[in-house]
Amino acid sequence: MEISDRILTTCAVSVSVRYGAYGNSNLPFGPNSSRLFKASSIFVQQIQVKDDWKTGVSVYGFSEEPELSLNVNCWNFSRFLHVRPYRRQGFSLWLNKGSMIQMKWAADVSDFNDILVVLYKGQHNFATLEPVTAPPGSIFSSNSTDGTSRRTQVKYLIDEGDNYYICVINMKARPIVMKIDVNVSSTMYDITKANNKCSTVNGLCQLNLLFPKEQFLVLATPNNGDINGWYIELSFVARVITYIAILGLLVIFLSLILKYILAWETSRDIEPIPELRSANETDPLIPPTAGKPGSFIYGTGDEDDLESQTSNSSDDLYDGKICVICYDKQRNCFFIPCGHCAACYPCAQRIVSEGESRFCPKKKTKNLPPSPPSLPILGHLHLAKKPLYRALAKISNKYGPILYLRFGSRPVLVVSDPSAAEECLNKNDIIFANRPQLFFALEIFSSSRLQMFLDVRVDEARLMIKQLTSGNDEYRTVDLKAALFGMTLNIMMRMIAGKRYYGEGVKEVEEAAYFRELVEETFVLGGANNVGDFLPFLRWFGLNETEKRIVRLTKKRDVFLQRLIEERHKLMAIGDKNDDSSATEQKTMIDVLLSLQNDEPDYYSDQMIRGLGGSHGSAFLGSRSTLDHQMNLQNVSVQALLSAGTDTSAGTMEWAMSLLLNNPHVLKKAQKEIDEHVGQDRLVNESDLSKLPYLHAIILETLRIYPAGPLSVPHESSEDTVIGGYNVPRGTMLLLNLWAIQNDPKSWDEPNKFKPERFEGLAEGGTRQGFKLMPFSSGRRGCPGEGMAMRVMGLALGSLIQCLDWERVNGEEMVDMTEGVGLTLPKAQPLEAKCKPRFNLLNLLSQVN
Ligand code: HEM
Repeated sequence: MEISDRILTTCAVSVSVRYGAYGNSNLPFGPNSSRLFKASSIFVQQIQVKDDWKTGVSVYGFSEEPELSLNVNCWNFSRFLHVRPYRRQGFSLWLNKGSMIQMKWAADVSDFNDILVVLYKGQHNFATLEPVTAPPGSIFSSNSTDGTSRRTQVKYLIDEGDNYYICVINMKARPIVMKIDVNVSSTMYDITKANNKCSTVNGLCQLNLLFPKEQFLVLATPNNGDINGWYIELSFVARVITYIAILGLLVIFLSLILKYILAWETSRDIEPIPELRSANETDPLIPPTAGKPGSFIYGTGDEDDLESQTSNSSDDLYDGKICVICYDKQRNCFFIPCGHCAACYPCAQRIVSEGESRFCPKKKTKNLPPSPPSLPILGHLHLAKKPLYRALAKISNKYGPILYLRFGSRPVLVVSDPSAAEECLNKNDIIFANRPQLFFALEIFSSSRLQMFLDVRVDEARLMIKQLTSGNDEYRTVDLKAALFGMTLNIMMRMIAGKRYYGEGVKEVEEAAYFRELVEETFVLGGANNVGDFLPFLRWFGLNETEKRIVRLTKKRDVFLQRLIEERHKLMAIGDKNDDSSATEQKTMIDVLLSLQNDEPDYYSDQMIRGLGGSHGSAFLGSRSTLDHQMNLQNVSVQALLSAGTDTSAGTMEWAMSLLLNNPHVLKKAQKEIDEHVGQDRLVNESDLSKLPYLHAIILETLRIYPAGPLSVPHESSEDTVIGGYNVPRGTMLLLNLWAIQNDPKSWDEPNKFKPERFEGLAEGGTRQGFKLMPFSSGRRGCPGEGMAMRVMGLALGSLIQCLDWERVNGEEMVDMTEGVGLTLPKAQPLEAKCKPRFNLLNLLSQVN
């Protein structure tokens, strides 16, 4: 092996050991040595030579390989070697090809029996030394017959540049003293063409390699006559940027491979070919005989199971050999007499000993809904691309509207079909209502409470209009998203805690700023998906950065909400003491929760009112970023109300205004409707909404195309059930793909077109069209905020349409309708628009306070 190659090999290994360095090696030299190294300047940035004895080693850099010069340096040395019995002693030299070594030795011994003088080629490690065999005479021994010392002399021409080791081996039982004279004519590399040079006269020298050319280095030692002190430390400093680039390329390469594999996986047909299907461990040990379902059917409850041996694609899910009950451990228990291997030991034991069902659970995995091929551990997580509702709709198009997936260890049923949705939300409503009932939802969302907060909604809608119409009567650009979001948050916070934090007239300025900061941070974190939700084992490696930020944010939020609760506590106490009904006159939602706390302090603790500590910590205020967080809505809390109530309504209004700006004829028609039914002498009110069917249709059409809960909120089945003829095991998460149902060309004519007219005939005020349109979902888990959301949106949109004329910011250019990331279907680009007060309403608007 070439020396240079060897160095590079060493370097490549040691780079992983020490960051920044390309490798170290202690190299044997001799005086007057000249040694060549090859180093790629793409990988090596600098070479460092450390010479503690400051012998003045020179390092030369070349862009082309230097030649061995014909000039030779002649030098010699003599040594007395004292060699103990059965030991060896010697020294190393580096010699280039063409060098000549001449040795003489003499020993004061009576005979040379058992004394060897050896020249080895290679490293100075005796065990691996390779004696120089040619030419003969490389191993030299001398016998003495006359009892006097004898002299011996040899010459050796070096035919390959390498490290050479000269040593005396004493096999005698006593020590010997031997004198060795060595004469070396060493060939040296031609350094006249060197590009740069450095020297170790100060102990350390560094030579930068010129990128990308310089690749050859020569280390030359002076002749100081010392053959022992030539150990020099070499370090190669890596060019970090190269490694980063290689790493980047590697990542791209691997992701391309992964993408290719995934694309191939999804494009594969899911139906297994029965003839080729090899037996797996879930097959019965005793196969059924022809025409007979099987002879041993008693006790298993598996009669029908044995009958249906047709494999369902969902069985693929379990080819990972995971227990069909916990979806976690390996299956390793056989059920007798059917012989199925379907469960792990703890689950099998529970079934049998605790009498859970006593039947083989293999039955559960039969006749599951179709499912695309899955990956080990990940299940179908790799298919969960953003936006999730579109990705799931695409899979449903291929595999059917009732899908069975596995997100990590969690089984998921995805329904994208009105009749299957009806089965889930109607027939199986109780089974899929596996989130605690909102006991006080009736109280909080009751129509009397909604009526009580009417003035809050009217007030905030007016304040938004005032803010947008301030200034002169020319068109000006406004941040509509911010205006709508501020208004909705103000309504929610006034209802929840009696506070407003956005727009003009904010009282507690610092508190409001803090609240807005929390909301903004929530938005930043809101878009982040958290894989840890589905692959809990990842948490063994600790929380990731997003999770840590979420935990910090959750703590801040808890402190903030706790302060609000305590404030209301105090106010209520004062009210009680003074028997002053005005202090509790307009009860906020926190007040309602606190009065429930009086009756049931253990259940309605402060912690539960705040948001149960937000231990899932996925999101906060106005953002439902992960499915788990959506499940967290079960925590009936201030946090849940804010989450569910703000960006849903604000986002829908932002989409509605975007659609109106892109469809000015619809805007005009809506304006006309309001002018006709409300007039221009007063502002639109909530009680007018029932007379404005076209405005209502606009809101419905917006909710159809852009439902704020496109996948509803996950439900979970509390029992095994059947949907669309397929078995659905207990503990399956249900995702209703409302977006897919509401945008399905099979149910909707031109589903991508904004046509409010399609709802003009819908029964007054309704928000449902069977199970084809249900933006607020349905059944006992349906959105309890529907009534409030429809009022807020009707009033705010009605006011915006009545009071202002609207135009797109860039004239002819359409408003960008790209969907952003996040499970509440946000708009990717915040909506900006141009508006001015309507001429006929100027007088009226000047009176808005
Ligand atoms: C455009 C506005 C809104 C839309 C489209 C919407 C949609 C939804 C949907 C689809 C669900 C899931 C239902 C299910 O799981 O089957 C839901 C749940 C919920 N929504 Fe809304 N929502 C809106 C506004 C609101 C508002 C304003 C509030 C409160 C003030 C609210 C409070 C809730 C709550 C608390 C839940 C959870 C219900 C439960 O777990 O039983 N929503 N919403």
